[in-house]
Amino acid sequence: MDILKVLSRGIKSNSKNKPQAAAAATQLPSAGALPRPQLFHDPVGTNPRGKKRKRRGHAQGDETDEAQEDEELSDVDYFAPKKPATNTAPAEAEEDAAPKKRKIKLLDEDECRQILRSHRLKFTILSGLPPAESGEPEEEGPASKTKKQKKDKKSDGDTQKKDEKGKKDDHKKQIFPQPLTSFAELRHTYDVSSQLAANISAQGFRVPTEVQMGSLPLLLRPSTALKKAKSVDIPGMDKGADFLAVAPTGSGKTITFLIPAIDGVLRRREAQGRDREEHVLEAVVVAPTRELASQIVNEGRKLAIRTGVRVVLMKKGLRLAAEEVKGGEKSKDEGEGSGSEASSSEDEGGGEEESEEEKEKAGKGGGARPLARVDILVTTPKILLNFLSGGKSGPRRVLPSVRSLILDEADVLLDPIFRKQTMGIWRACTHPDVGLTCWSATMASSIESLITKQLEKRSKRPGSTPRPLIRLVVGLKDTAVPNITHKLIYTATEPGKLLALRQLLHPVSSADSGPPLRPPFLVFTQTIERAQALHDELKYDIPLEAGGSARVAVLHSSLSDSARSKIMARFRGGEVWVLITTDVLARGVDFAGVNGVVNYDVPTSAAGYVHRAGRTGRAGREGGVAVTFYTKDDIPFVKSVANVIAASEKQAGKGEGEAVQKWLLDALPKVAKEDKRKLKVRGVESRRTGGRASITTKSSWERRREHNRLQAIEASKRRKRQQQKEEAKGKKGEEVEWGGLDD
Ligand SMILES: Nc1ncnc2c1ncn2[C@@H]1O[C@H](COP(=O)(O)OP(=O)(O)OP(=O)(O)O)[C@@H](O)[C@H]1O
Repeated sequence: MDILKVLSRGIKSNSKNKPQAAAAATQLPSAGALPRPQLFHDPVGTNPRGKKRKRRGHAQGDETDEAQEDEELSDVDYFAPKKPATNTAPAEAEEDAAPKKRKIKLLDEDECRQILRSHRLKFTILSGLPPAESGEPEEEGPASKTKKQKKDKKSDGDTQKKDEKGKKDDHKKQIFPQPLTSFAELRHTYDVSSQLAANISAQGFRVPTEVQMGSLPLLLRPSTALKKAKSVDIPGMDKGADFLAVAPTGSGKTITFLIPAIDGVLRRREAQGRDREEHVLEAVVVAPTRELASQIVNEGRKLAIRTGVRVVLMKKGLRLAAEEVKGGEKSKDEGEGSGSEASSSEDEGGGEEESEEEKEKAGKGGGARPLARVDILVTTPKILLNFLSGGKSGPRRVLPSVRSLILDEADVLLDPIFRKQTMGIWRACTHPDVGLTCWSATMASSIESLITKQLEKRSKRPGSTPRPLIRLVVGLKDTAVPNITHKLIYTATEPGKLLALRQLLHPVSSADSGPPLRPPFLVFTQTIERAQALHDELKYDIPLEAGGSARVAVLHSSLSDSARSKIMARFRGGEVWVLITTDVLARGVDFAGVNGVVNYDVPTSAAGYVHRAGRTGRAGREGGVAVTFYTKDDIPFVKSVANVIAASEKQAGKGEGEAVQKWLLDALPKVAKEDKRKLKVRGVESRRTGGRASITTKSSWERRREHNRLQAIEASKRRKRQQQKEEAKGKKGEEVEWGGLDD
């Protein structure tokens, strides 16, 4: 069934448009074609491996190659999980991978530099360089400059000299490690286990994305990755580095942190001569929402097939092999969290409900339960911190066996909403060599400074080995997906927004060159109340023949765990076409076939926009659309969103002002820092207070009239009731009197 046909009420079929529409449909994310996942490939110099390449999306020249490549790309089902590249079972694939083990010649530093630049990968050492190399004052790291130092720097007259020096220092702090140019190198050059290599290959990934290209060599074998890097000598690098990656949404960061985590477990198991059945908790992955945590577990399990590595989701009542801290003080952080709907933390910032099943299990002698067999634990912050703090009466615990702490969506995990919980977990990872890796599509410099300072503090602890902190930025920092179309739509009033959304669903005018939105898509609102109200409004918009109200669903943090999982499964399965939600689904969640994102309510920060918009156009898929509505209430805040859109378009090489006209960008007011902060925490105030009432197609005049009508009906009913009462009383009185007569 053609979803579009069913949804496009009132449009006469136009045979002329058919081929065009069909062609457009095949380019949509939901068409399921395996994408070419690299976003950037600039023609910088010559390719050292001697192959001619072209920049994706701006290809010039060899069309036939591309056509051939297109043909090779097999179709995948709508929303279906990725098929293996071949039909080889993992075991067979292992055989394939094993005999190919051969060493590849490493690239020299210049060659690395060219490839990295062409893919817009920039590595910077944020801390850990000897003072002379880092260009920083000896006693302070880059993030810990005092206010006075900053002031002194500003007031220095010779700014040009300073700039030149700055550039030189910046250059010094850059590194050019080996890029991963194909997944086969993981086995050949970086020596990952044959089974892990086979599992990666079985996922059907053909080319590494930029973030994989840059991060995997450095995280897997830092000494190999930097063998040819002559320009910087980084002390402690042989122990590995702490790592911070800022890469576009949907660029495959999940497997980028999971592969080194699984590889680390396998290596240590081999080095320590441990049995496959012996599990030691070595890595903890923290993610802000349970949807994202479960997704990471699924990805991890696919990569860990037949390796014996157990990837487990943290649940209440799970007993981890932790060490009890005698006389340890309870952390003040326990149970803190805001639960603001305006941030993606709305989910886990508050408490977690214990399911009946879990309560029952816990009741049956929780203490006697065997230790969970876990190598890699995936968790939301609060649930793990609750375990570590020992609940109300238990002892405080630490996790000394953990060697790797991974913060997915690190900027939100270290934002004040989650900060204390995340820091509590970090403190509990007491191994002196514990490594930290942080991942997100957005990273405020305040968060970077926080990470740098914390790492500096930790490196001063007795027994700990100093490690450098390396940052990788892919493309421009903090910009939205460059491979999708952004639309900013103004409607004067709130009811106008609903009409505009309906028009996107059912374009009625022939002037529409086709609907910009094809299901499936996500609709984001600011609050749970508004998500529910919008759901009530839209649920009958899909004709019965097309599935009716079952096609529209709502998901937010007030729903039970099982209800949330069911809705996720129905959306992934293609049963739900329009999923209305809050920021709970804004980060990390991967629906490969989502064609569009509607910001029914403007996101409350630029980062919020990046993450929401990034739910479409995953893994480089083209054809996704992000539509953002704004009303006059949003005008003070829409500038940051407009700026992100403009930067994304620039990054994508599109003409100026395709989604946001220059005059609009100039005219939109700048927002004071304090207002930005407030907006991030609370959202647009009128939507908190107006909430549900403002989601309706009726104008305020109509609403007032309707209100008056209802009031009049209510008053008339009241009067009638009153009259009936009085009549009844009267009757009673009469009856009494009559009773008297009866006597
Ligand atoms: N090399 C690759 N080739 C093709 N697809 C890939 C590749 N690597 C990852 N993917 C797929 O890309 C999609 C997005 O990956 P992932 O969810 O890890 O993105 P992300 O960078 O974490 O995004 P976000 O910032 O939104 O959390 C997933 O479906 C994943 O399976």
